[in-house]
Amino acid sequence: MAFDLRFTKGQGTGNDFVLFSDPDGENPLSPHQIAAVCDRHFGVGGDGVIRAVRSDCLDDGAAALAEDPHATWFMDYWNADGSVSEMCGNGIRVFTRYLLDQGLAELHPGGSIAIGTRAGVRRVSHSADGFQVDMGLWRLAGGEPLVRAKEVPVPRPGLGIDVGNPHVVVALADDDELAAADLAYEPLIDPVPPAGANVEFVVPAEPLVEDGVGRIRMRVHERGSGETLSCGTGAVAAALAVRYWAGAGAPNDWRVQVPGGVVGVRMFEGPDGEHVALSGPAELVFDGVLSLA
Ligand SMILES: N[C@@H](CCC[C@H](N)C(=O)O)C(=O)O
Repeated sequence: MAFDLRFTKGQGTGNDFVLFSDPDGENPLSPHQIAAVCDRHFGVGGDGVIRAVRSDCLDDGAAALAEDPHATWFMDYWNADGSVSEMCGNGIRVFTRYLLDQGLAELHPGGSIAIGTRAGVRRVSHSADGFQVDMGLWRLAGGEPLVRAKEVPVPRPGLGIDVGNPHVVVALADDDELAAADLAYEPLIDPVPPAGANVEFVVPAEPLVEDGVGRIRMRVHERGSGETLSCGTGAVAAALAVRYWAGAGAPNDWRVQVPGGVVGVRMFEGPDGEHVALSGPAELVFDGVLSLA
């Protein structure tokens, strides 16, 4: 039976999402429906779908509430192919703007909001410069898998980084190599990570550091969505990888240029170890109704 899906289209540096609200968690979409919504020819089109659900209506949400009772909303994130992901760095900024715009939530005193995700609770704040997300702790995923990408001459070693979701970051020689990589094809990772990975290809700017800020360019092939114009968690992983490769003295502030714009990444000491923050724009583009089978 067909039903009407009321949605809002949003984007952050060109990473685009279809958002809808299901406060009581009664109307989840199937993976097939999500793929249909994200289809750019037959659906709305998007890199992912984000469902706004009250945390107390989901098992994953209960874990978020146990971590922080203020995390009353849960970001239920799905990739364009209908697979689930733990976290989305651009999506959570757009999700926050959506909650505020719909009057579903308000910023807490101090100007921030706690959001439940499958990777744990993330705190988002808003200022004149856009939205900032404390992405929490990060870790090296271990190993240096080899990555083969179409039109990149030889396999390159990657660095596995987990920022709540899995990433493999690969350094390329220069902008020509970055432009030539054909990311319409999924890069092959050897050994294959157990849950797959988003793959970021990075090139340092010349000079790498300007006014204390590290600068890199990046393209990404997202797990479950293909090449996208931006990936927030990917930008965080890329900045962490380049800082790791650069060694002692490398900065903690980074500017990551992606095909869809620029995001900022900052590493800082938190109460439980080093955290990393992501900043960037978040826009709502249009509202609509889609009839779904
Ligand atoms: N575009 C997102 C990441 C979305 C999830 C990713 N494709 C995955 O499967 O982990 C971002 O901005 O972080």
